[in-house]
Amino acid sequence: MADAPEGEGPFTPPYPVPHRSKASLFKRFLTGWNSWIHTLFERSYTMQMGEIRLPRLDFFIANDLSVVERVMDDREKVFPKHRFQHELLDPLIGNSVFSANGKDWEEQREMVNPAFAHTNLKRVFPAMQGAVDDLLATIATMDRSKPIAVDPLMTHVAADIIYRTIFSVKLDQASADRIYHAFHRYQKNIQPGAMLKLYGLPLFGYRRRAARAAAEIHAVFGPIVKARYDAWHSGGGEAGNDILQSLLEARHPASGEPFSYQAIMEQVSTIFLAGHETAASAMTWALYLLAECPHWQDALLAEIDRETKGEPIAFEHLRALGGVRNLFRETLRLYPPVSFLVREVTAPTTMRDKLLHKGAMIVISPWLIQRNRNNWKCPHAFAPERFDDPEEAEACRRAYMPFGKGPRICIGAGFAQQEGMLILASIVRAFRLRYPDIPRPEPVSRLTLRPKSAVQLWFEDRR
Ligand code: HEM
Repeated sequence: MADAPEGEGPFTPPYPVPHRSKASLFKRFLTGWNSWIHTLFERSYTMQMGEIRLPRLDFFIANDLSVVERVMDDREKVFPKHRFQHELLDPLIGNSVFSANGKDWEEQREMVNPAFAHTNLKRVFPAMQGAVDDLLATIATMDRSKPIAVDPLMTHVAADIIYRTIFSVKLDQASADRIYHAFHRYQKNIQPGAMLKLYGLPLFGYRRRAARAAAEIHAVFGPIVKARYDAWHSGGGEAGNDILQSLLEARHPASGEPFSYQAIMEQVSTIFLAGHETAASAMTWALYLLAECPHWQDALLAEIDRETKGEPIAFEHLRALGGVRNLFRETLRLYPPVSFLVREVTAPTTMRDKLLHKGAMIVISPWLIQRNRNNWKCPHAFAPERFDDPEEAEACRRAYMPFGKGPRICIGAGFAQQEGMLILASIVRAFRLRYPDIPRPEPVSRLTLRPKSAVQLWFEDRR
């Protein structure tokens, strides 16, 4: 769709240069402290199945696509989500649909499903549009004589969209800032806390600090949930038309009981966090990639003008914006916000030539699989057009999993793609983006994959 400038190959955006050989346990511990993708070595990307023995845990990384499919499709439920992931997320989301397993998960999923029917894409489009219009207005009034930090803007708009969809209210700036900073503190503390736990070491207060940050996030929307919960259960509440209303009305499939206040808070926290932190990460990276590739901005602008004929971007236009969709997909391939998925072995099993004992951890990493040269052509290059290339169709089908795979695939994938496309198309139409003359952003992987420090971009008016 967009040709690179003459004499230049496709752009290769930043990623941590892998170590030549496997580092010592001590070195891995130090580098993994803040970002696990920094512990990778060259062979990590192409090996079929890796094995790391930690003092307290056998740890396997599966890259072989047939093993990946076996683990992720898991119809027999022998590879549930690992308790380590539960540890990472527990203070934030408790035992919700994201972290529960087995029958408990099935029942929760049944109760939460109607809430996701509210994310019926056409119905939520106006809420998304309202939040995006506010975003454009905010950027237009910012001091643009210097580059603008993109991450907080994307966090705000993604959080605002999910807020409007869950609660039918707009997210104010003070609450957005509180969430952004608290979530940053949460990630900073929970990652080392989890590493220490993995190595069987004392926790040095990391977990306590993470729990405090989680409590701060809950305090932002706790009062809204409490008021609606009390009103609904005392018979005085008016039925809303949002996700919270579906959760209030949900009934347990066996007992017929409604969710308790605590359980609703856990589901709301899950939907809110799963639904905005990931999307914000994706949009931040997408804008960075665009800023480095002006020819892509030109190509997308031509596509948007052709399809919308200058009208506001509508739900009906999105289907025809193939270039914008490919940009979104390629961003998620290069920078999958959820860079690893963790499963637990519940019965001894053999995979390839390895015997996995009960309790072992299996990691499936979209980051590794989507950057494996045996799956993709020029895997580290930014090439959105690959999604239209018949030679890469097999990779797109089998080696592309930013939303996971199998029964536990992301429930919000369509929602995320719609908001991502709307935001990106709206920004490309309004502004020309440029990357300043500063070092490139460095990806770090904590709970989500984020730039180490906020991405700064020039936003120049198009008109
Ligand atoms: C770019 C944005 C997003 C990405 C990359 C993403 C990624 C993922 C991934 C990888 C999983 C599966 C985790 C695993 O198998 O261990 C997942 C699950 C989930 N996601 Fe998303 N997600 C995104 C947006 C959203 C949105 C917008 C929502 C809600 C509106 C959402 C809600 C959920 C929920 C509730 C689950 C748990 C599903 C279950 O286990 O039954 N996500 N997501």
